[in-house]
Amino acid sequence: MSVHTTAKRITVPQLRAYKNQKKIVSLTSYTAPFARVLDEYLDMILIGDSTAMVGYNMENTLAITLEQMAAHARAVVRSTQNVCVVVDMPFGSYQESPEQAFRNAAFLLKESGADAVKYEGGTPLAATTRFLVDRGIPVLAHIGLMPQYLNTMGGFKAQGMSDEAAEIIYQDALSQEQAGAFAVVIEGTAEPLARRITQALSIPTIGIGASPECDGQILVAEDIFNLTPNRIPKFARQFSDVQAAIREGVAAYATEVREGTFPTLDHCFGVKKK
Ligand SMILES: Nc1nc(=O)c2c([nH]1)NC[C@@H]1CN(c3ccc(C(=O)N[C@@H](CCC(=O)O)C(=O)O)cc3)CN21
Ligand SMILES: CC(C)C(=O)C(=O)O
Ligand SMILES: [Mg+2]
Repeated sequence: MSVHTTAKRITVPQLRAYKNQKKIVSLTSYTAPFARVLDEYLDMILIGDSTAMVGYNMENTLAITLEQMAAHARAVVRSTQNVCVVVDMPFGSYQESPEQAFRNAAFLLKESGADAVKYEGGTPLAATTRFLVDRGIPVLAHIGLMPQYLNTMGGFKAQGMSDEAAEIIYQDALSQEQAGAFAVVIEGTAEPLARRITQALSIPTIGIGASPECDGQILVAEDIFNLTPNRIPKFARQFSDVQAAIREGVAAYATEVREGTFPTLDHCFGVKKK
């Protein structure tokens, strides 16, 4: 059953006001069929650059383009009416300068109608966040495990495990809040660190492999439906088996076509009724 009573999209300021009030429930979605269903249950949908891996079977997230992200975001916006829609900025589309980030964020929002952008980076990207927010583009920050930095981080590894590393990530969170981010995604960090950040910030934290104490949670939708091409991360859990449902349907279809029991004349045109 839908948690939404009226069909009015949750705004960025409304999401921000969830802090200490209610949990932000969020998943990724890249296409219309998923987005249409998820829209009835969630507060926020992210068009994640993880679609590179989950939707295109790429090795990592680096190669997905701005145009691809815009097209996926447009499909999700067209298919939803309740959720706040946030779109990931792909690798190389924002790191160069605040001006580059603004130009590409504006492109994404204009092409798609999404509500906000997200990108990976803490203190080094704080000036970019201030630049965008001052010019009308809401920013969801993303700190901790940042998949676009895998070549400098040496892979998808949990972050903030030492006191020194934790302190840097804690500062990343404060910097992004100070710069005007409306919320911050904390991915793949030591749990006590995510808890401490959540307590320190006045904006919501949205955890993925972070802490149950975060103000919200996000996962890759395919991971919870058993539709991921590869192994799901430790922090995900399978909540239903959509792959099994698809197998059942496709097996039945294949059998009936091979046996000639589908289609029947009921599915054909120009057949004289008896
Ligand atoms: N299907 C999918 N789900 C995700 O959550 C996801 C993606 N893909 N692709 C983009 C990023 C990459 N993410 C990942 C992917 C793998 C691990 C992983 O395997 N982590 C190890 C522990 C790493 C360590 O600390 O050594 C694990 O056991 O889960 C973590 C985050 C999260 N994002
Ligand atoms: C998992 C979330 C936080 C993400 O950035 C993505 O899916 O790309
Ligand atoms: Mg992402």
